[in-house]
Formats: sequence, C-alpha cells, structure tokens
Amino acid sequence: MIRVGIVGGTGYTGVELLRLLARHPEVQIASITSRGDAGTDVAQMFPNLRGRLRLRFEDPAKANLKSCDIVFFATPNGVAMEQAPALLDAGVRIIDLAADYRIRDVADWSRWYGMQHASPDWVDRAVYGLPEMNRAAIRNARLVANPGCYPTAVQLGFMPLLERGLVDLDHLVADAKSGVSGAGRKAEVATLFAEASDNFKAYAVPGHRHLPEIRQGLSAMAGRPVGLTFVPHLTPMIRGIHATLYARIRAEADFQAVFAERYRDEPFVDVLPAGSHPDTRSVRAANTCRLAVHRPQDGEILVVLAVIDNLVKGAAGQAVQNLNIMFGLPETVGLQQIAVLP
Ligand SMILES: NC(=O)C1=CN([C@@H]2O[C@H](COP(=O)(O)OP(=O)(O)OC[C@H]3O[C@@H](n4cnc5c(N)ncnc54)[C@H](OP(=O)(O)O)[C@@H]3O)[C@@H](O)[C@H]2O)C=CC1
Ligand SMILES: CC(=O)N[C@@H](CCC(=O)OP(=O)(O)O)C(=O)O
Repeated sequence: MIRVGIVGGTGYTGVELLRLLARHPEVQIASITSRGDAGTDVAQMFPNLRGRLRLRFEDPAKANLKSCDIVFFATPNGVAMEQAPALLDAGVRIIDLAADYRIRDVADWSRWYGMQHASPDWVDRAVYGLPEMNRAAIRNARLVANPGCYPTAVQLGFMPLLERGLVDLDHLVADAKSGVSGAGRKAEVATLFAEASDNFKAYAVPGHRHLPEIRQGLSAMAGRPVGLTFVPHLTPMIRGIHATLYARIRAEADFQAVFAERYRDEPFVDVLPAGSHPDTRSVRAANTCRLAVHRPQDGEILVVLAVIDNLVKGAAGQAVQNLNIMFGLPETVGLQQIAVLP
C-alpha cells in the first residue's frame, strides 16, 4: 500500500482527497493535518466519511509525514514552498494542490502571488501536473505542481487547437465561471450565502493570478507566447467550472475530428458530439472534463465549451490521477465515480 499524508485536511480540497482516497484500493491514508482541529475525529468534521475512515487530524508540526511515500499539500499558496523541501530531501514525493511550483518564472510568480519564493530551487525540478499534456514527465516526478481549477478547464479546451496551430494565437479569449467552493472553506464575505447566491459577477478582470499559469501552458502548447484575455466569474453554484473559449480560425480543419482524435485515448476527457452544450452537473463529483466545439454560423470564430468539477478534475481528482501515474498504477484507479444527477 502507498502511504499517503495530507497537509491541510480541513479544507474543501482536503475533504475531496479523503473522499477519493478512502476508496482507493492501493492507498493507505497515514496522516492528515489540521492546526486548529488536531485531535478531532475526521468523520466528526466530515460526516460523509463516517464508517469509511478511522482517522484523527494531527498537528502538522507533530505529524510523521516523513514516513509517507507521498504527501499532498491542500494548503493555501505559500505553505508547500516552506514545508515541502524537507520532505523531498527525506525522499517523500509531493503533490502540491496550491500554486507554489506552477510558474517557472519565479520573479513572475512573486509578482502575482505577492510573496518571495522560499524554495525557488525546486521550481525547476517540479513537473506541471496536467496529465493530458505532461504524462511522461509526471511518471518520474518527485514534485508535482497540480494545476489550478480554471487553468485545467482552459488548457484542456484550447490544447488541440494550439498544438496544431489552427487558430490565431494572439487574441485568445477565455470567459470562465466558477462555483463558490473554488474559493475554499475559509470564511469570507464574498462567499457568504447572502452575497453569492442569487447573484452573478465577474471579478479580477484586470488580472487574475491564474492568467500567468494559463498563458505559460498555452504558450508551451503553441510553441511561442500567446495573447490571452481571461475573465473569471463567480456563479451561485457550489461546484463546477464552465469555460467558454473563443479563438479566431487561422487554418481550416474538421474541428470536431481534431478534438475527438486528440482526446481519443484520454480516460478523463470526453469530447461531446457536434452541437452539444455540456452542463457543469454532468461532471459533478467526477474526474471528467467534458468538451464541445462549435463554429457558430460557419463564421471565423470557434467556440469551445469546457466543464469540470473544480474540486475533482480541477484539484483533488487530478491530484489522485497524478498519484496513479507517479506510482505506475492504472490511471483510473479510484477515479471511476459517475457524476451525480440531478
Ligand atoms: N477550492 C478549489 O476549487 C481549488 C483549490 N486549489 C488550491 O488548493 C489549495 C487548498 O484549497 P482549499 O481546500 O479550497 O482551501 P481551504 O481554505 O478550504 O483549506 C486550506 C487548508 O489548509 C490548512 N492550512 C492553512 N494554513 C496552513 C499552514 N500554514 N500550514 C498547514 N496547514 C494550513 C487549513 O487547515 P487548518 O487551518 O486547520 O490547519 C485547511 O485545511 C489552495 O492553495 C487552493 O488555491 C486548487 C484548485 C481548486
Ligand atoms: C471562485 C474562486 O474564488 N476561485 C478561486 C480560484 C481557485 C483556486 O483555488 O486557485 P489556486 O489553486 O490557483 O489558488 C479564485 O479566483 O481565487
């Protein structure tokens, strides 16, 4: 059994990791931490786990994380960069669900995240954990930077077009909407029920911290820097991301066939039949990205629709997919959940 530790077990991505890993046949959860709730029974905090897990939260300062084969950091930005290096030096492999190791340009990361990087040497050695793009490198990675939720949906949606150079690379547009769990479990006015329900708004239009991450990924796919406008929105859903992507056609192709071919062997990307409109609820609680490609009015703009569950393919599910790849397991182990409808 693979011994797993989770730092930051009381947040939304933490409990999502627990939901997935509790039924993973090759994994034993050895340790899960909380600073504020050390000693509390995990199933007391998260009743969905009653009868499935016998585990207590441990103080991160006292937890024996070095005895683990792999540790997930489900913590705010800036925690893994401080704590991961000692574990890496002890031979523990790491998957960071936060952004500490996602951006290769450390100065750029510091500008967007507003802090100095505590372990810049590890940034070069980290592998960006988008399996559909980086599967081979993830296999041997010691440190995986799990992608952000918006970046997962936007990169999977644009990838087939950019890899083949089919669209104008200078004027890509990503208009994305997220459910409220994307903001985490911490108390915040913007995510109060009375603020976020029955409401809809854009935010961070001048620049969201996922912009450099998405641009970095899209530029790697295209083989040169891309121009991107990215506008996130908060919707009154609990889970889900819906990204509507726009690109001007540069070379003619059967775009439906391009998407179907690119993702034919991908277990977690579902290209819908031509004319489809994917629902966020069709991926709720599942590690799936559903895509549809449209060419409205046979015009010169392609529209790609991409939906994921921000907590699953956008975070914990993708992290478990990466664990499976890193340990040579079939990629779908523990990740076969069907989305919950209605
Ligand atoms: N929510 C989402 O959809 C997505 C989130 N992410 C990223 O994943 C990470 C976790 O997100 P999420 O679960 O939503 O966040 P939450 O705010 O819900 O949870 C954060 C967790 O981190 C712990 N924590 C906070 N500070 C520290 C610290 N200094 N040392 C150790 N533990 C700490 C908290 O526990 P305690 O205070 O008890 O110690 C808590 O369990 C974030 O970086 C987020 O950006 C990525 C993709 C999607
Ligand atoms: C709805 C909402 O607030 N979403 C979050 C992004 C999700 C996230 O956690 O992203 P990182 O992993 O890069 O931090 C936000 O816009 O800040």
